[in-house]
Amino acid sequence: MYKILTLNNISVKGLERLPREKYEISSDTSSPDAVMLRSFKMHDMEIPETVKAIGRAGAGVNNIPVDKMTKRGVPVFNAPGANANAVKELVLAGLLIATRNIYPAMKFAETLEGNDAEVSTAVESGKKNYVGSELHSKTLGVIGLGAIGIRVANAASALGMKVVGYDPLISVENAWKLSRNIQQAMSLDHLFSQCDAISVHVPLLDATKGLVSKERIAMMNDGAIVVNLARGGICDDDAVLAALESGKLSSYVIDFPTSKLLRHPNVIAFPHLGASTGEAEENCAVMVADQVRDFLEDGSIRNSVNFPEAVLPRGGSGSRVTIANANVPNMVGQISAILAKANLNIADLLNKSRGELAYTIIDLDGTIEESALNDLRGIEGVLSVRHLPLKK
Ligand SMILES: NC(=O)c1ccc[n+]([C@@H]2O[C@H](COP(=O)([O-])OP(=O)(O)OC[C@H]3O[C@@H](n4cnc5c(N)ncnc54)[C@H](O)[C@@H]3O)[C@@H](O)[C@H]2O)c1
Ligand SMILES: O=C(O)CC[C@@H](O)C(=O)O
Repeated sequence: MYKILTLNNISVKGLERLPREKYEISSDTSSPDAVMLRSFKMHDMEIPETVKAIGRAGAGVNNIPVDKMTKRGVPVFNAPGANANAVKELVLAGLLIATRNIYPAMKFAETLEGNDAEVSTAVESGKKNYVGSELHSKTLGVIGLGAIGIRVANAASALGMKVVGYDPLISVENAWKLSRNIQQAMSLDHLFSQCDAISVHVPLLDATKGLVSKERIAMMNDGAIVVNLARGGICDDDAVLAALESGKLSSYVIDFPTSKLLRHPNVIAFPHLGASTGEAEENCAVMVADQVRDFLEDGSIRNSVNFPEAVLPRGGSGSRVTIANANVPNMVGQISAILAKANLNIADLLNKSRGELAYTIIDLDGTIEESALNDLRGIEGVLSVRHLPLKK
């Protein structure tokens, strides 16, 4: 029986991928094999030594101590792209709410009283206060052209916006998906200096903290809009507030409000709602549950943020052993020597590396004894060793 600790609500459709006869799922288990979560902040949590995998039902992993888990040889999985459409739609909503003054106009409409004729008169005289502008022909800068950024860029282009994108690390796959109408910005300054609006879609990293700065906001067109549905901290909120006061910015659309942002008339704050659709919650939970299950049962690695991709169909007539270790010379040599000493034949072997970490899946003819597993654990640089008996 595998034990799964859930730290947030995970869509039932995802949990159904973990059959009850093999999986015990609980929000208070003490010695879990894996943890599944959404935005729960794990940094201050004591993570039990029994944890072999962490599954983030979403994209961002800044709430998880990924480096600490890497040092323990524990993979962290996420669900790339699974909530991207939901975020894209909320970005478009944010831009439209901002440009068409939808929120204050609705508040005004709520105040109207009287009979139909009186309401109609008030509507026609009041609407001049909420005249907006159109997105068509305006320039949007999209920073980060990953799963969400490319969808936002393509959708904004389809609405008739001019779109400029910036992502020095764009993947070849994502570059193929970008509409040919999207212009490439050569630098962030190049992007900011052309834009009526920008939308950020980068992870929160040291390199992206404060990326939307006072200096860059000053380069934008007057009355510009900043949209941040990525993470708090990517925009310098003080600089944004000062720019709202001066009129340099007309609106700030933010999914991560702080006390100083709340109730500012030009801040359009959502309560971290980007991925909150039934569809996105289900997509994320299903994707991550499948990945965690494949890892626990077969040692397969798909969509990990700290481990290399590693999928090996089951072979051999005995045990499967998986080993995470420092990516240094002669690891496979030392592992093979221990297996040979234990008189075990290697039927199949996959060895992959990613940065400073390497991961090996070995299928054996025969069953490995605990003493040989302990010898593997004793190799300098080995971070974790798992024994996955033959599947019934
Ligand atoms: N509000 C929400 O509910 C919500 C939902 C999903 C994701 N997010 C946030 O959005 C972020 C992006 O999500 P995604 O699914 O598009 O991720 P992704 O990994 O598909 O894309 C991120 C992109 O950012 C690029 N990038 C990284 N550093 C950069 C830099 N310094 N400058 C420019 N580009 C850079 C990468 O190359 C990549 O293409 C997540 O990390 C998460 O923080 C928020
Ligand atoms: O789980 C959520 O509701 C938010 C997820 C989102 O922030 C993400 O990074 O995918």
